Amino acid sequence: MDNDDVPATFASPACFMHEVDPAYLGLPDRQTWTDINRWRKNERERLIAARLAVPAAVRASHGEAIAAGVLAEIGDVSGRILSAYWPFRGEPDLRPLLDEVVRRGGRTALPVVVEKGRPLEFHLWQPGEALSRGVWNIPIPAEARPCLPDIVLAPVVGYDAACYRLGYGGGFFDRTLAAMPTRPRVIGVGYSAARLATIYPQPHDIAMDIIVTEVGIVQPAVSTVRAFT
Ligand SMILES: Nc1nc2c(c(=O)[nH]1)N(C=O)[C@@H](CNc1ccc(C(=O)N[C@@H](CCC(=O)O)C(=O)O)cc1)CN2
Ligand SMILES: Nc1ncnc2c1ncn2[C@@H]1O[C@H](COP(=O)(O)OP(=O)(O)OP(=O)(O)O)[C@@H](O)[C@H]1O
Repeated sequence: MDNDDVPATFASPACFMHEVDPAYLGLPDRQTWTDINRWRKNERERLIAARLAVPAAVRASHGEAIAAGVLAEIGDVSGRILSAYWPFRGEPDLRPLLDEVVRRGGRTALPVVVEKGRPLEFHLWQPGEALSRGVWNIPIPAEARPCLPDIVLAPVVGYDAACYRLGYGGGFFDRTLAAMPTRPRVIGVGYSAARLATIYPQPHDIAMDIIVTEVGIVQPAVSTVRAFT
């Protein structure tokens, strides 16, 4: 059938939300976002300083507990790819976990900053293989073998009960998860002291599936359905 002479219609009505006072929608306005970004910057600095002030031996034992928690969560990793990270600024050191994943028949990868403002890439790497220096001098695999991990460990600077993550402010993980063809399982990892009441999630923020700390697992609250009366 030829529909050329049928007047064009939109699939859905045009959205006028941008004309509505943000306060009416319960959304923060521009000034509030500016305040939130300033607050986030302060919180990042406070939380990084606080974890660096914790004795290295305590951080190391927390790292072991977090690694054990992650291993229990991921279950059978054989044939799967787990992306971890090269720790800096007091992040939990989960490098021994990579050995264990390889021992169990899994493959491991590290995140690579290709360019600021662009999604990360994940390159296969396992302990013992050569590294080189990437952007901000972060160690990255010397040989570039890009992959799509099944599980991504995302180190948190801060986190909240809804499993939103505060990182270093580059927006890398959010951009990367938004761009991936299939969403991996995303596990935030950090110290329990990094908990915040809320990170004031912005529209681009993507919640982690769970957060593993040295004291246990944080899961977004399970929603309950109230029966009709
Ligand atoms: N260990 C580890 N590796 C990782 C991450 C991570 O969170 N931890 N990333 C997770 O994303 C990516 C790197 N993300 C980073 C984001 C910002 C800065 C940083 O130093 N930013 C500057 C400000 C830069 C700017 O404003 O342009 C700073 O904080 O001084 C460093 C790493 C990939 N590798
Ligand atoms: N999907 C996206 N598309 C475009 N810009 C994005 C996206 N995600 C985040 N950004 C931008 O990145 C900036 C930093 O975001 P945010 O404060 O959430 O970083 P972060 O999660 O703490 O950082 P990181 O993941 O690098 O550790 C923000 O200005 C945001 O607008």
